[in-house]
Amino acid sequence: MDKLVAVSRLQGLAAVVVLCLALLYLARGLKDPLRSIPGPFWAKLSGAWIILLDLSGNRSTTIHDLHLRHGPVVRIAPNQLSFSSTRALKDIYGANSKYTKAEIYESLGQKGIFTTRDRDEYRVAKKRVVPSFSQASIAQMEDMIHGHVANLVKCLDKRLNIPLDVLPWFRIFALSVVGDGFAGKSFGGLETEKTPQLLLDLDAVFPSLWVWWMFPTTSKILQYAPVKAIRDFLRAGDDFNQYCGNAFYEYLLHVDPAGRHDLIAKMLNERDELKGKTSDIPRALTDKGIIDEVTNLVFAGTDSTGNTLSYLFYELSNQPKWQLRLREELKDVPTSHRYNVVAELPILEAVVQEILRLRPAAPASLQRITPDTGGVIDGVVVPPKTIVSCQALTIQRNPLIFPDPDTFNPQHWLDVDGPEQLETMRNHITVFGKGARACLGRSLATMEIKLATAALITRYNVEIGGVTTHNDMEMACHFVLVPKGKQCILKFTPVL
Ligand code: HEM
Repeated sequence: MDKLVAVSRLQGLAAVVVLCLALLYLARGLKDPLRSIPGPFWAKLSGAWIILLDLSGNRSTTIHDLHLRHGPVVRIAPNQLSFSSTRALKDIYGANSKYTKAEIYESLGQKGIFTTRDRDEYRVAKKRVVPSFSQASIAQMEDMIHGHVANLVKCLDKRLNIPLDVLPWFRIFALSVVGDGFAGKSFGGLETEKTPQLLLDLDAVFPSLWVWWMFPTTSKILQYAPVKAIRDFLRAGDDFNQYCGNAFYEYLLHVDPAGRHDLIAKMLNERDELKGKTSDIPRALTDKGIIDEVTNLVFAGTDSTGNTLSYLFYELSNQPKWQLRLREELKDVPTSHRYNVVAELPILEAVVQEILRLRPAAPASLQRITPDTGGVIDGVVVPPKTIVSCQALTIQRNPLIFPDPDTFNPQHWLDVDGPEQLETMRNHITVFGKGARACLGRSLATMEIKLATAALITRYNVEIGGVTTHNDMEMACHFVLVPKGKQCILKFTPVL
């Protein structure tokens, strides 16, 4: 009898607790300024929903489905909104926007141009880094890129007519370019035909940064955990930084920066000039500051370009007619493939634009924080400190702008009805971001992709090389777009 009374008391207590929680939720909901924005129930309730999506790699595709279902604004966490209109793009990322990069960027690697959030600090960093991305500087990299393309061709020539995982080869190619361009060395993978350790470690950097991103405080504590595997995992970002540090010290030993124009030489020269005038050298110009900047650039320019090339050749394998059209276009182009000629080829341009549209290397929400005064985005009143974003995956698949938006169809870019339509289409391309914080490496990446594509497609036919390839190439999003199967098995055969 006593037991029965105790059980029913417990049940009563539980009912009261549930009722209180429900009332609390209701009261909070009534005060919630974002309550009218559609979104999944769990996203309104807790941030755990979006964290789980992030960890699973399904963030972008799920948010895309939500926009298809609910329209141009959806709620993806208690304080996070995703928008999908070009009006919202302008409001959040446009000139003079007051929305700054969200806190999450500080977890995305060492302090540098990509991760800096503070406006004043960023202005100084940008002034220093931007000249390395000027048209003149990029043009100076052309011969270096041709050299790496030639090395890539040598590697592929030895692997013709067999199923080949092209993902590591395109990643090594991209790494070689940014390594040579910004770290003072290519890291050598194409010459040795072996994946450099740095690239193997980069595989761990993404999941590791992700955990730092999601659980910064826990990660700070766990990086000193007694379990080596946990320590190694959490320090993957630092290890990556260390490779760039080694490259920097090799540069100091072997290269005379005088008269050179690369970023390290420029930063060293700036430091030397300051040394004569002040003892107060800014952090960005210390050895650590320079290494961190180089790390940011190598990180930003490797998987983005490498994975885009893998998706490009995958899509060309699915649609051999575009290989034929490219080859036809390239047949009258001198085999030196100088960029001033290659850059202007319309079919190649259409193929590259289309892959960047359909398989954006950075498909995910580019998160910004709403200023203290709050804001209005695409007509929606947004409270201060709300995290807001647009994602390329959704904006670039707008069916009103790109008919049959989920299909690789370079014709989208060839059937343009005048400059107005082209401008509308370009306004819907956000693969390189928009506004003041848009990608600095855009021209470099485009040059790499075009030169590599021109060289390979004139030499090889490419076809699907494995039974799992289509499944492997499903999209996972870990800030950068990654094939779910972590491989891209194709087959290259010589063009006869
Ligand atoms: C297909 C290749 C690439 C894509 C799709 C891409 C995409 C992007 C995107 C979307 C952003 C903006 C991130 C944001 O607003 O949160 C960005 C920033 C950046 N990217 Fe790229 N990127 C590519 C290649 C490169 C390359 C080759 C470099 C050269 C090192 C590079 C350097 C940078 C830098 C420095 C930033 C930071 C700009 C700033 O905050 O001012 N990217 N990139």
